[in-house]
Amino acid sequence: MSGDGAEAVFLSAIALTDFRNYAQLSLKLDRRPVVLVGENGAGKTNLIEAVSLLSPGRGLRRATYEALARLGGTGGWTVSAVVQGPDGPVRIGTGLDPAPADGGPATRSRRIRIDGEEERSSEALARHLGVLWLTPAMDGLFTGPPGDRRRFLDRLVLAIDAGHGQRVSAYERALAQRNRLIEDYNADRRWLDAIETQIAELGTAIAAARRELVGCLAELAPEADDLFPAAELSLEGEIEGWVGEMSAVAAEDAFRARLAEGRARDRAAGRTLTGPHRSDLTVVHSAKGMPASRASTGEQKALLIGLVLAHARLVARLTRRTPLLLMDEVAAHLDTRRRAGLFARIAALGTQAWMTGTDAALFEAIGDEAQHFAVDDGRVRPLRPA
Ligand SMILES: Nc1ncnc2c1ncn2[C@@H]1O[C@H](COP(=O)(O)OP(=O)(O)OP(=O)(O)O)[C@@H](O)[C@H]1O
Repeated sequence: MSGDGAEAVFLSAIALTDFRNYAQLSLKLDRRPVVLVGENGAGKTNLIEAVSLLSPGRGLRRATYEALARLGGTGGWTVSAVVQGPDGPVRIGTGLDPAPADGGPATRSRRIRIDGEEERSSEALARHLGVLWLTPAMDGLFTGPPGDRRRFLDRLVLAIDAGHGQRVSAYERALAQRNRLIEDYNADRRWLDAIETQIAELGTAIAAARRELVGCLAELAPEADDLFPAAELSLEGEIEGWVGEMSAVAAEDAFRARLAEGRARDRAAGRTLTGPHRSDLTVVHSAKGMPASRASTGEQKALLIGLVLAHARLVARLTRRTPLLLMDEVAAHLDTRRRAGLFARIAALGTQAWMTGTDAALFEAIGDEAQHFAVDDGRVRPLRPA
């Protein structure tokens, strides 16, 4: 059990075929954090990307499923793992079938298997495993475009509400349909009304789920210190504001009315100007009362780590299971004190954190509290006895 009363969930085995630079990999693991050390291009990120695909969505690089297939392979790939948790061992897997010889359809969907049974949706994976991550690509989160922060936020929501991903995709599809319809002066008004009703329903649900997540994170007893300072989050968005002020039904009605009255304006703009697809997440360094976007590079990294650790605690508390935490090249950016602090936080969470780095010395301080592996050209071997 972790400090948050969650049961430990971890991978006891993982196997890959034809995934990125791995022709074949089969790895046995125990419950401890996993350290992957290797040179640039060895396959460290590829391996944690494989782990990230054991959750709903497109994984930590948001790659297309075709791009994951090993060059020179069959065009297909598989990732499977044994999850140990309160339900006992569960074998979960995902993959893409080999490309058909005739070229076949351009986009193929990935398969999901749980204990040998085919599942229709990747949401099923979330019943057994939660996977969170922090990658170098997220370094510019506070200064980058709002779209990146929305995606980050929606990923945080997805970890506690598996239906959120489908909701966001359906909303985006409906928006694209509305944008096409408002351009067409001959479009059927009833059809447009129906699409806007759908947008209002989905958009209000998205805004409410985001608001709830931000509220839950704020309620967590602060565990922040000078190593990983606390971040204050707030949502900037009309619909997110409404769901805080009125009932969901009233917010939905207000959103639908706003869409209907905004048709001419949106036609002129060529896009829908109201809705949670326009919201932003504001992050403030609590102790300094300073917007995260104005913090130093190191401060931003520490804030982001603090945020991801707080989220991991929240997921553990709400799902009663520890999520896996994938941290790509995190240790390299931290000074010795912060690195030790990170390892201590991971130990307190009781999570099987996967950490990568190019230098084994970065992981000296975690010692035998982790299992260490060397990654070299798509091969992985244990670095020290368990
Ligand atoms: N579909 C693919 N087929 C074969 N090789 C691939 C495929 N996709 C990526 N690679 C290769 O996999 C290698 C390892 O990439 P990865 O990102 O895992 O490296 P890394 O160990 O994390 O390195 P770094 O320390 O530089 O981040 C790269 O050389 C990349 O070109």
